[in-house]
Amino acid sequence: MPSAEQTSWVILAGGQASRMGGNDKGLVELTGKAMIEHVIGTLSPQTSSITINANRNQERYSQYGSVFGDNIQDYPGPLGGIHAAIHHLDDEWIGFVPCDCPQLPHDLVERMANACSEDTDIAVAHDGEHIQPVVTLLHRRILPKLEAFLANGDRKIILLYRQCNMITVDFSDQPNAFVNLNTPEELQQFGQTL
Ligand SMILES: Nc1nc2c(ncn2[C@@H]2O[C@H](COP(=O)(O)OP(=O)(O)OP(=O)(O)O)[C@@H](O)[C@H]2O)c(=O)[nH]1
Ligand SMILES: [Mg+2]
Repeated sequence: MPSAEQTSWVILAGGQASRMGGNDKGLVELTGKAMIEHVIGTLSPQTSSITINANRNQERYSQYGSVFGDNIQDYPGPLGGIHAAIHHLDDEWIGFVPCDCPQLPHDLVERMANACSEDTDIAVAHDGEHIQPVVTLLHRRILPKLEAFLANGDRKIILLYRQCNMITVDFSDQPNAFVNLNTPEELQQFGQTL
């Protein structure tokens, strides 16, 4: 099982946010706070090791923690952030959450870590209906497979996961924890429920 000392968590904020009109999703405001602050608020009581993956507005993100960008250009998708994280961090295990999920589980880190055994490559959250491929805890040993996958021009995260020893972690008791705000309308509607 991954220990806290061997694990870092990364907030993925490196996407293009085209559905949000190109506004950096981690920095758009939800109830007067940047969206990433909601994510940090949930994650920081659970782990002392949080870094931020962002490709734009790195200076603004740096007020929330240490920031690193992708090393593959042209926005290859979340795998670009995962790839950069494995290169940037030396932890054995690295967890990921997206910057646009403002009410993640308060027991995410513990439940993801408890689910992993020595031979797990990737643990992925499951909300009872769908897997949540960017809410994941993975072992850095996937790097060669990830690099071969990207070099082949593949981008679809779940296809890589299927090549690895993947487990799913059941969060069906908290299906709303994975609410994902991709558009200004979703942001506004969700804000009204808070
Ligand atoms: N580092 C990195 N992260 C990405 C990339 N594309 C998406 N992500 C992250 O992956 C998570 C899920 O991304 P989406 O919400 O599907 O995509 P997005 O690019 O942010 O937004 P859209 O352009 O509207 O699809 C978010 O946390 C994004 O920040 C990328 O090319 N590089
Ligand atoms: Mg999204």
